[in-house]
Amino acid sequence: MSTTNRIEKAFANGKEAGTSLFVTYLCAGDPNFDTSLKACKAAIEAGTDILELGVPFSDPLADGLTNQLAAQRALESGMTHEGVLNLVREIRKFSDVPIVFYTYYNLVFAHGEKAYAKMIKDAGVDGILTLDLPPEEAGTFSQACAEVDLKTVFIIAPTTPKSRMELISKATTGFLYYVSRTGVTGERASLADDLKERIEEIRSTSNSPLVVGFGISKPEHVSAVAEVADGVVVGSSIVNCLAANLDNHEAGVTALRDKITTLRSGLARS
Ligand SMILES: O=P(O)(O)OC[C@@H](O)[C@@H](O)c1c[nH]c2ccccc12
Repeated sequence: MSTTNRIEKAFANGKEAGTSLFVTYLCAGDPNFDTSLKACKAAIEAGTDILELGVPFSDPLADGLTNQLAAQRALESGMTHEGVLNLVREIRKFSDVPIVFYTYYNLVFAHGEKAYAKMIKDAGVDGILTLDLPPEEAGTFSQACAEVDLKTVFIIAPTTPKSRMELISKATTGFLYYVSRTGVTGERASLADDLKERIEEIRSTSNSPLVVGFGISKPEHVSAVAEVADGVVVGSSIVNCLAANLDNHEAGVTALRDKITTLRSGLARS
């Protein structure tokens, strides 16, 4: 395919500028379609380099309370898979930000792998993390993604042995997502002590861009992660801005914008 995938371009730009990318996670449709669209717009305006959009799902994996409640709000407001695609189509009217779907294999399976990959790519999605699809089982779906230039993202956990890292990195065409802590998503007071060592280990097995997430909730965390990774993912700390303002959605979007601006300041080189 002749056009460069937006994800590839973003990491190339980051590399050239010598900076890590700021990756924002939001649950699509939280707390409802209109506010979610405004939240995405604010996130992009505040400097989001890659937007991770969670497809709300009734039985999430690895999500802490903040993300679980966000998915629940989205589903209760009537968000559907078609609604998530419409959200992407709306974002594409004003932005070229790379978008990565966080989704589950039964949604893929229900549509058929090829049809699903094409459908989301056509809507404007650039990459996909299928949370419950292990790389060992991903062969045919990865092929379907490659055919439409939809990048694949896979997760490496603190418990992943080195032998498995190679397999995971082979299956990855977009970027690797290193989960910096065991347990579930959510704000934390501090980062894992062994982050640097683990990143070095991953780098020794893979050339894929590497982002780090889980528990990052302060500009100091962003700075520390940006030293060693190509991208810094923040979810719960941003999602919580919407959750804390459910009686005033506009205030929630403003809080979210301010939060990203503050966290992103951690990327500045000293
Ligand atoms: O919320 P945190 O701790 O800032 O972490 C990012 C995370 O929310 C996001 O990347 C994510 C949402 N759902 C997931 C499921 C698995 C892995 C990662 C995720």
